[in-house]
Amino acid sequence: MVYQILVSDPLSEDGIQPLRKADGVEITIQTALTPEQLAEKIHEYDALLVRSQTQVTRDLISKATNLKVIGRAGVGVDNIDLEAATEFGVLVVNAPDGNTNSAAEHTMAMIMSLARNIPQAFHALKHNKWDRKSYVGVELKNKTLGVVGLGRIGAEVAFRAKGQRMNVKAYDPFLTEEKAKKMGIGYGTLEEVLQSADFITVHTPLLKETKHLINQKAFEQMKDGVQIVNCARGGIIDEEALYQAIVTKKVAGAALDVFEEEPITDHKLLELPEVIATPHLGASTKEAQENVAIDVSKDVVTFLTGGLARNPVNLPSVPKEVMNKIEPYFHLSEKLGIFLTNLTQEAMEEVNIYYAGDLTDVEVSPLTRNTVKGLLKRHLGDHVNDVNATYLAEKKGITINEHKTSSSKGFTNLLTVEVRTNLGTRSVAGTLLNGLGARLVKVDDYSVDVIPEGHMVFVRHKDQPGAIGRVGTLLAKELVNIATMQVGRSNVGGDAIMILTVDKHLEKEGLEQLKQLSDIYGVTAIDL
Ligand SMILES: NC(=O)c1ccc[n+]([C@@H]2O[C@H](COP(=O)([O-])OP(=O)(O)OC[C@H]3O[C@@H](n4cnc5c(N)ncnc54)[C@H](O)[C@@H]3O)[C@@H](O)[C@H]2O)c1
Ligand SMILES: O=C(O)[C@H](O)COP(=O)(O)O
Repeated sequence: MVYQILVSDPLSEDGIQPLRKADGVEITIQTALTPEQLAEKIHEYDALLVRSQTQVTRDLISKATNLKVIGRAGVGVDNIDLEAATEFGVLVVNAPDGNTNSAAEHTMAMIMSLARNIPQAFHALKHNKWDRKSYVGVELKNKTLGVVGLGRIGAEVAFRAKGQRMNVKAYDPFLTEEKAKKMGIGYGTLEEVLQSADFITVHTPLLKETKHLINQKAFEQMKDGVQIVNCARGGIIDEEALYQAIVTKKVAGAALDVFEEEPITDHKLLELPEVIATPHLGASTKEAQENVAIDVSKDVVTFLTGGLARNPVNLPSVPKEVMNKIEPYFHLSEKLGIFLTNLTQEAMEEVNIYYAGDLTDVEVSPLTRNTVKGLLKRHLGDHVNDVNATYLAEKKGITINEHKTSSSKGFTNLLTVEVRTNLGTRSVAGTLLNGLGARLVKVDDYSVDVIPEGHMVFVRHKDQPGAIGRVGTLLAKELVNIATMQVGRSNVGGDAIMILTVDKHLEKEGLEQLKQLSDIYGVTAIDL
């Protein structure tokens, strides 16, 4: 299998070497496609690599019938419809660390340029004007820098601003007073930061909650003559409110690397002498571009070849040590899901997954997703994967509950999956036996010992002499060879089950004949 990868934005050639060197992948670089051209050819690709230009819309994703992963060589994923990607089972990975340094340096360059009017003075000089009076600046020393969003870049900017002897005061919903103290910076609410800063720099992602975070009301709270920097995302600052704040002299200057609409060349903010700007250059350094392209290329290849991506955006990331512990259970968890879905004829309302023994002290959400994938696959096919399994279940109104329990019934580890429908509850449990692999150990209330593999026939019957023989004879007549058989009963003469593993899939006709045998209540063919 050769995976086809399309690179639709300019990526560092050195950075995509992991892709070039990987076996089984073929890269196409086409960075000048129109949205229509991209939509036309996207079905040919297994992976798409982008920066911030390519708009990965729901419409595009819906046409990407072979797409498995979208790699964003950078941080911001606001150009990718994450909900659509999740719904269509497409993993999104990004490169969150590779451009932090460059973005922080660019922010500092903007702050310094603002303080000393460097772009304006340079522009005048280029136009033959030796003007020293108009460009008197301010020092950064002892000024307060308000940092809104103290993540990777915000924290690097804070660190550098301290080097300029600025006082830093930050607001971030995850920032505590203690953490701020450790970093040697001040801590405040958004309002307090806005009220006390001489320079304000924003470093949040663009989200519903951060759209126009810096709006007219926010400008009103600021000091007169404040200077504003946005090297994060256009839209965090309300551009119209910023324009008004500058023309009314509330804001003395603004440095913008990003805009609500990009690319943009004729914007009324750009006409103001107080505004300096760059065309989204925060991450545009040789180093950052190489870093992000390497990170995202590695993740895309790892994921395509069955590994676990380091920087998933629409899946929680799982630390390697945790993954090492839970990886052996993946096979079992999916098989339990597939087995149980075959026993469940009615619509699932609730799924309870119980983890016991060794599984109680590790993060198990990847196993939960894998089990749910197994449960949904029978009706939704291969379209279900680890990315969209729980999303699709929720969309179908199925509640998924994860439980850790001390009741491991004597097994060192036990995974029990229970499905509730309007007719009652069905359940199946499995364990991983040291050196022997996975086993089904319980189906409903019956204890069994079955390898969850291959073709199976599950029979519910009355515990009567001859019932087992009649099933065996009929299967022999259908030329279906029985490999193993497990029986269980509630009490003598009561309800009983048989789980047969057989050498080939039992066809519908044979299944119907089995159902007609006396003392048989139900028969299900299960292919694991
Ligand atoms: N100009 C560029 O070329 C360039 C380069 C890299 C990153 N970026 C952008 O910079 C931004 C920050 O990137 P990062 O890597 O530091 O991200 P990050 O996720 O490390 O940090 C973002 C921080 O914002 C905080 N936050 C979220 N909502 C907030 C709110 N309402 N108020 C205050 N803080 C809030 C989060 O808690 C988090 O700590 C992103 O928008 C990213 O896309 C731009
Ligand atoms: O979010 C980011 O990583 C930056 O905005 C960089 O965007 P770019 O890859 O288009 O330069």
